[in-house]
Amino acid sequence: MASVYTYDGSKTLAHDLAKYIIAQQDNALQNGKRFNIAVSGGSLLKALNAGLIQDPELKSKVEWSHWHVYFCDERIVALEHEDSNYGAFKKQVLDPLLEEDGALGPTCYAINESLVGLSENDRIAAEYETLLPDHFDLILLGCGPDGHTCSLFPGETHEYLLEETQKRVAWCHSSPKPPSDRVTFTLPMLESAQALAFVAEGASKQPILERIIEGHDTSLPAGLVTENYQSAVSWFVDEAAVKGVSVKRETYSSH
Ligand SMILES: O=C1O[C@H](COP(=O)(O)O)[C@@H](O)[C@H](O)[C@H]1O
Repeated sequence: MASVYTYDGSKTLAHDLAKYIIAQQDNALQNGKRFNIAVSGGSLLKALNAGLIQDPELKSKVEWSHWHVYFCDERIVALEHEDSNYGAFKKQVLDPLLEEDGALGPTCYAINESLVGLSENDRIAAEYETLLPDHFDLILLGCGPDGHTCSLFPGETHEYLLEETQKRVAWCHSSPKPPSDRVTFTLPMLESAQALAFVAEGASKQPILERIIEGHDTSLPAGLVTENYQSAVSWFVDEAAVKGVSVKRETYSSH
């Protein structure tokens, strides 16, 4: 069963999320020299900034120079574009790290920007796949109010993404949330992860979390991932996102 950790506010959530990430990092570095992590875009990145960059107790425990950072999904736009997930990660994590004295940053793997705008979207996905490790130590996920995760969207139009069994990265076209063209991890990539953690905050996520956490709704991509990978999955949510949802209230620290 997936674990659901619930918090009163963003700060405590970000703190425990960072503790959880550092535990996965330490675990990976006990067995090797690198920590393979994939991150999503969206609201997750603020929590990473608060927990890994700003938190005075935890920031020194992050071994950035051993981190290899990949993107669970990416919008097919220039990396400097305001919609780029890499760009958003740079703003919330890489740029603030540059301000730290002597800090060595992570190694990041972005899409091949030179192919953006050339109708080479399948190639962008295929090239990105060649960069990926065999497995991830941790994949950090978001969940849209429609139940999408990565750029795996619910509904018939995007079923081809959930049905993909060979490609680990695929081109998502006609995304219902702009921009329209994206690349995304598929289920074969997600299933290789040692651990997967979702972050969802705010009342706008409540109806979908009710369907996922209480209703075990596998028609929603985030629900499917939760049900498929069970004990490898953790959810970090705030009270507003699970108001009225029948779920045992626990925190990661108390686990
Ligand atoms: O479009 C996207 O949305 C999801 C969810 O974002 P959120 O802001 O609602 O948390 C995100 O996980 C994904 O990476 C992004 O491309």
